[in-house]
This record gives sequence, structure tokens and C-alpha cells, in this order.
Amino acid sequence: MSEYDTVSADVQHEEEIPEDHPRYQDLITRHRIENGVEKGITHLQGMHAEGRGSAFDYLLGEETIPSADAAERAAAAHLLLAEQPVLSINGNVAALVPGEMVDLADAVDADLEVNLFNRTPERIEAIAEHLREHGAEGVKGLTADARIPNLDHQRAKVDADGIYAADVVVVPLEDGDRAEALQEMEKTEIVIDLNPLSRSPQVAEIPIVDNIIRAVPNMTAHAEELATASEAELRAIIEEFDREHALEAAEERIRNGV
Ligand SMILES: Nc1ncnc2c1ncn2[C@@H]1O[C@H](COP(=O)(O)OP(=O)(O)OP(=O)(O)O)[C@@H](O)[C@H]1O
Ligand SMILES: CC(C)(COP(=O)(O)O)[C@@H](O)C(=O)O
Ligand code: BAL
Repeated sequence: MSEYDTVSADVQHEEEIPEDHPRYQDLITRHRIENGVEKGITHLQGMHAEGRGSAFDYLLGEETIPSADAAERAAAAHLLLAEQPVLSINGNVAALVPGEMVDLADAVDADLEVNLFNRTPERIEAIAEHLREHGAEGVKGLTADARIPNLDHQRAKVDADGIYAADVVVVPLEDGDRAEALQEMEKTEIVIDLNPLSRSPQVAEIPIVDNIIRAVPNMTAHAEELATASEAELRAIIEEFDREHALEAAEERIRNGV
């Protein structure tokens, strides 16, 4: 029996959730994680991670705060300027925003790479297939012929022509150790994480403190709007972005509601 067999098969479908429920988006999110576990793409621990994120989102007011929108615009600018951008996909990301990640990859000409903390061949293949079902053409992460230096564990496994070679990497819902190790490789790291105190946003050049469900479509919208911007304009957007302010503004909203 696999760990997934212990999860109830009685998973509600999204369309059964009343749209006028005041916490509709949070309910949808929970159900997507539950469905991800059922399908073998999300690890059971993904539910704990979702619970942590959900608590922070509640305190943020379940909205994209202005500093997060600025971070999402700066992230789009970085991705458009990148030579080899890669979007990292774990089991939670695959369950929550598969089509949206494919759209972002298309908008900025990035690769998608499956990169897991709880790595198994079955989950890697199931996630790659799930992304393909949502329109992805080439999915990286299956070759795993390179290692992130100074990082023990399965989570160090990456593709030599993917995350290993990337100049800009989007790492949503990332663990702090891997975020730090990628930072040491001198990559421009864009982290999406609802906890501004988590180690990952703390080390990222662009910390996005927002729910991935809102952040990714907003990054794509910014990228589409900036598609014809000059290099100087994109660099100015990046220059203007203040990462310390973004982290402080998110913490202030969570602690004091302002
Ligand atoms: N839907 C979501 N959107 C954005 N962030 C989320 C979402 N769901 C969960 N998170 C965040 O993703 C992170 C996943 O946890 P993870 O174990 O990878 O990091 P951690 O151990 O909490 O922190 P650290 O980065 O210090 O290791 C948590 O910080 C959680 O708040
Ligand atoms: C559950 C997860 C957020 C992702 O795990 P995976 O899909 O295996 O990369 C993990 O990093 C954790 O915090 O426990
Ligand atoms: N994400 C798995 C546990 C951690 O290192 O945060």
C-alpha cells in the first residue's frame, strides 16, 4: 500500500465549492492540494506546507499587497532579461498552478524543471506528465545529471542544461537550504513564499510574499505588458525594486495589518 492509499478517495471537485463562500480561494487551494496527493503528484507533507502558507495568507488579507506586486513586476523584468531562465516545480506548485506555470514559461521563454524535496521517480514522472497535460512541451528534471554543490540529499539533483546552467531561477515554496545553495551558485533567485521570515525569501534577490495562486498569473500579466520594453526600461524596474522594503512591508502587514 502506498502512502497515497491512506488518503480518503472522497475528494470534492472544485466545482462543488460554492463560489460565494467568503474563503472560496482558500477552499479551492486546499482541494487542489488534496487532489494532488490523490494523483500522486503532491507529497502528503505538501498539506502541512499549504497549512503554513494559508495561515500567513489569512494574515496578509488574502490579497496581493503593493510590495508583492512590485516584486512580481521586477521578477517579470528579470525573467525577460535572462538568457536561460528556469521555473522550478515541486508537488505543491504542480497541484496549484500547473497551467499558470506553463503560461509564465511561454511568456518569458523559460524552461520548466521538476525539482523535489521528497524525490521519487514516480512523482517526477507524474508531475512531468501533469505539466504536459497542461500544455508543457519539454519538461526538465528527469535526467538529473548534475548536482547543486554543497547540498546533501535528493533535492540537490538537477539537470545540467536546466537549473544547473540557469542564470535566473524561480523557486516557489522552496526549502531554505536549497535556496541558499542556489544563491551560492550566484543565480538570480526569485522566491515565492507567503512567510517573509522563511529562509528562502530572506536569501532571494526577489522575494515575492504572495500566494502562488495570485503571484504567477500576475507575473505573466507583467511579462506580457513588458514584452516590448527596452532593456533599459527593464533594468530600471529591477533597480527600483527594494527587497528589504518588500520583506518589511509584508511582515508589517502580517503583524499589524497595515
Ligand atoms: N500557496 C502558497 N503560496 C506561496 N507560499 C506558500 C503557499 N503554500 C505554502 N507556502 C509557503 O511555502 C513554504 C514551504 O515550506 P518549506 O518547508 O519549503 O519552507 P520552511 O521550512 O517553512 O522554511 P525555510 O525556507 O526556512 O526552510 C512555507 O514557508 C509556506 O508558508
Ligand atoms: C512539501 C514541500 C513543500 C514540497 O515537497 P516536494 O514536492 O517533495 O518537493 C517540502 O518542501 C516541505 O516543505 O516539506
Ligand atoms: N522543505 C522541507 C524542509 C525544509 O528544509 O524546510
